[in-house]
Amino acid sequence: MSLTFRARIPEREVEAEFELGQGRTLGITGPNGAGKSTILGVLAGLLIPASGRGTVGGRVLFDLDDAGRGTWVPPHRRGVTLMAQRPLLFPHLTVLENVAFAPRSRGLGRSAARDKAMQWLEDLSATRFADRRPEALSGGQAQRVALARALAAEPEVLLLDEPLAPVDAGGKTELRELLVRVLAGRTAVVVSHDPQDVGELAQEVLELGGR
Ligand SMILES: Nc1ncnc2c1ncn2[C@@H]1O[C@H](COP(=O)(O)OP(=O)(O)OP(=O)(O)O)[C@@H](O)[C@H]1O
Repeated sequence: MSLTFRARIPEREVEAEFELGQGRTLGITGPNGAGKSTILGVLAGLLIPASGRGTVGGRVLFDLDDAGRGTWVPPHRRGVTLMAQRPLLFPHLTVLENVAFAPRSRGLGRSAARDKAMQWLEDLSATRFADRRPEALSGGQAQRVALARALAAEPEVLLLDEPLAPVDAGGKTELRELLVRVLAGRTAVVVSHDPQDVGELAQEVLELGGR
């Protein structure tokens, strides 16, 4: 799905605009505090902008005039999934249950949701962690599981906030290759302060200035 975005968040001194074609990845880069995570928050519906408009495949996510009046669709009805900077896995659930959570909340039965979760874990070479709790995963392993969970939600747009940050140098190459494969043909926005990551993962770049 194609994506359009224009928003003003004055309390954070953030203002941005972009368009992204179907199946393409936008990389957002810029220094600390430039507003990268804020833009993802607005797209995911975690943050209400003062004004602006966002659409996915022509469907409105938010459309707010200068007085802040208009349409604002809540996060769970956007078809947009955010993989946050920290994996934020549910600590009391196993890896498999974490990944099965999204299909379950979309109404799939317990065993169908587990099958779907297992398929995503397989796709990301993470089946061996299925029965573990998140606390028993390394940073890179947790990131892989968080990615499986985001994909299991079958989003129309995938948002990734610094996906390579919690991984050490050795794991970075592997996770980067995995991300390149996952992002191929998918409409996605990836935030990173690392130009190399943006260059390898994204076809389009939005560079935010610092203040
Ligand atoms: N929860 C919050 N409440 C209020 N202001 C915030 C909050 N989070 C961020 N900000 C402010 O909003 C502005 C944009 O921050 P944001 O986190 O979007 O930047 P970023 O480019 O993602 O930075 P980083 O690379 O450090 O993650 C900054 O001035 C920041 O101080």
